[in-house]
Amino acid sequence: MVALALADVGAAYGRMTVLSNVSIDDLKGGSVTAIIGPNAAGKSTLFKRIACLVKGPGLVELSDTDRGSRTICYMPQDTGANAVLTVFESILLSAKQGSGWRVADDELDGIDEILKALRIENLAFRGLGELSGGQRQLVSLAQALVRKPEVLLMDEPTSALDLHRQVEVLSFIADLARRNGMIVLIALHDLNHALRYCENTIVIASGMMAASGPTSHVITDAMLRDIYKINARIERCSQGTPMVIVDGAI
Ligand SMILES: Nc1ncnc2c1ncn2[C@@H]1O[C@H](COP(=O)(O)OP(=O)(O)OP(=O)(O)O)[C@@H](O)[C@H]1O
Repeated sequence: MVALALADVGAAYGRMTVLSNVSIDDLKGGSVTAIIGPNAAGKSTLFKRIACLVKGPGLVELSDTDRGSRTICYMPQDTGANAVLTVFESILLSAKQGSGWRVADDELDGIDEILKALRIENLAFRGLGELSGGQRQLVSLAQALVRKPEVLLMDEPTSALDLHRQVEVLSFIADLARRNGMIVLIALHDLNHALRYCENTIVIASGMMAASGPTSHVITDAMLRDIYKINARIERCSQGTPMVIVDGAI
């Protein structure tokens, strides 16, 4: 099963260092980890560094992978819409990235399955340019999943989705990770989603790793005060799920 470890990873844009000394012990296939932290902390940059889209010091180590670095798929926060392509074509193009152009029947079936699983099969032949923000985000998720990555880096994948879709997509991804032995890292601003769907959480603040570990140990009143500058409590709801109750900004 694939495993991912980071050793003293950093990243820079030109001469400006925006991320330093991020170290993570083996993340194992089947695990879902939240990456949280304030705006501009370096969460997207960490993903780009893991996906080799920006340079920096340190080591990103993948072990027991079937496909080497090609197994890492980064789903960015902003997805540019190429208005010329239909939804189906864009997903097919993503599936064929880095491989030959011959399309097998089972690949077409795979696209159908993903469209159905995300309940967007009705969009298959719509142009990307005609979609709503939420629809575009679901298509971008389909483009990532069709590549069957062993490591999936998702940058705020539910930011444009309604509440029903957020819950549906995050449950689906968590389930898929477990079934397929995929490592999933999700950058999230909604900490209740981290508490509900992610067994581990990493906090990035001012370009450094401020905390990491089991989500319930990391998302605490003290962390919310120190990192997010809010007074808040973690309380269990009547069904036992921990939730962030915000009292106000400090
Ligand atoms: N292409 C770039 N060139 C120069 N600086 C950049 C670039 N992309 C990001 N930065 C800077 O790097 C820092 C970290 O940005 P990053 O996008 O990683 O933050 P983030 O934690 O994902 O933020 P958010 O929660 O707001 O999405 C910020 O100061 C940002 O301005």
